[in-house]
Amino acid sequence: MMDTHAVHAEGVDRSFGGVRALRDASFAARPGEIHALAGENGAGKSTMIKVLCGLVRPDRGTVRVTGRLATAFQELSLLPDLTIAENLLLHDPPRGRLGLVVRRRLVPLANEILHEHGINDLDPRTLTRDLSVAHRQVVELVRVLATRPEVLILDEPTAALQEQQVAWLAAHMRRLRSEGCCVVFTSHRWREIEDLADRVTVFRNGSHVTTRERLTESEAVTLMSGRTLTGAYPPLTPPADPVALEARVGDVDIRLRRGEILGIGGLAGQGQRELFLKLFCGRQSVTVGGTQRVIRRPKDAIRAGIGIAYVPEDRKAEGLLLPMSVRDNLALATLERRSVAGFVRRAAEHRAVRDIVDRLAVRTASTGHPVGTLSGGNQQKVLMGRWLLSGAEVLLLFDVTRGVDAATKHDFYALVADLAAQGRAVLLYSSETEEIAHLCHRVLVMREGRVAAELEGPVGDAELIVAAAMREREHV
Ligand SMILES: Nc1ncnc2c1ncn2[C@@H]1O[C@H](COP(=O)(O)OP(=O)(O)OP(=O)(O)O)[C@@H](O)[C@H]1O
Repeated sequence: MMDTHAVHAEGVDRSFGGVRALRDASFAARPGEIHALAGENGAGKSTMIKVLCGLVRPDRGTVRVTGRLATAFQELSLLPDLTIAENLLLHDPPRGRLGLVVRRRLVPLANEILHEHGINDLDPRTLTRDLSVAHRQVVELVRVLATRPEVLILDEPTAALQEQQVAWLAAHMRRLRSEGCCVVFTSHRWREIEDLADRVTVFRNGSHVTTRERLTESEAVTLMSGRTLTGAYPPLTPPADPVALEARVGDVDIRLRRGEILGIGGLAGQGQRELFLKLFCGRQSVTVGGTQRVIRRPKDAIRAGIGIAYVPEDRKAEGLLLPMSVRDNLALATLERRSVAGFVRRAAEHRAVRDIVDRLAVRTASTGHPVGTLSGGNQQKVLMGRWLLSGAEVLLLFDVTRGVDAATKHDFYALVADLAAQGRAVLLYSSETEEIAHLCHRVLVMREGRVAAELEGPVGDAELIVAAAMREREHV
């Protein structure tokens, strides 16, 4: 029988050192469909994508792709020292009659490409390194879309995007589908999968589990992890009275009680990131547990009992030391506390690290492995794990669940509620407003560096937070 698939992989095995990333894995998608590839962190999605586009050679199995293929990976491939225009046209620059590149045509041509894809707020002469991560991702996607692919494969394309950019990408994916393109993507946000995908394939432990047209989130989580989730968010324990943290950061007053989870909401990029960084290392005066302190650098914050789990916009660029082992990365925040006369107490450290690795189900063959070899989401868990080890009284959690699979997100919610119930104070920001709506006792909605509204929590409905952020916008 003729194979009508645009991409088709069968019986694929692939190991990296001792880790079996794919085992007898299969995947197939048709022309004219949007197909989501779902699975836990480390399930083998990125590896399958790399096998499909020929970047990784399978140890065994067959792979076939029919049509012009374009792919965008989790790691951005733009060259930082080139302009947007140079990056967009790197592989197909405008040439004159003698075949030489005509530089003066680069910018107008890049402008045309950007406009054609609905991007009007980027100057093609800008150096890529000067762009925000979200804009870099947009440029990367435009570059891929502009090749007019027949097969388009996107690995977590929305992880770095802001909400309106997600809608922009979704529109392009639908347009391509209507033109007969086969679109494959991965995401850890079920709402996106539900919204976009005609079919979903679930991977687990490097193998294909099922391919379906209809799947609910809880069915998917069970298929991905073998676990049944009860109730999406944990109940909150009312906070205690003593104030854990008081600070005035720019125009924002923070008063955080022990046991309180205070959400920082609002549209993306309204000063939330700056607020968190100031509290951790920004020449900031804070009162922790009644004692006034000046925070100049992370060390001061850690000493004062403030821990931060901060997931940068580009999670690979900052935050984790990729060549260092999982163990050393986890232990970093507490190195000082666990050292005696300059010697780190290795046994205590090993025990603590093992405990975190188990609790967050970090998939690594050994804690001695470099973090750089872990799947994207597992790297993120290591970032999360650091502050758990730190035992800090005040926890600053910035977008820690981005790129993390659903089951682990639920573990994380329970963990945060648990830590608060034990009296820790938590300041929480998430690019998924849902999480702020359900997980916080109180929410400060930020707009242009100020507090636009304060809502009692749990707010329950993310739309209420978005509405509060927009209402203020109409007033100004
Ligand atoms: N270059 C590599 N070297 C060593 N191990 C690797 C390499 N690439 C992938 N792996 C391992 O293979 C497994 C599958 O990883 P993969 O990146 O395919 O997962 P994923 O499903 O895309 O996860 P995520 O959702 O976290 O991105 C992981 O255990 C990972 O550590």
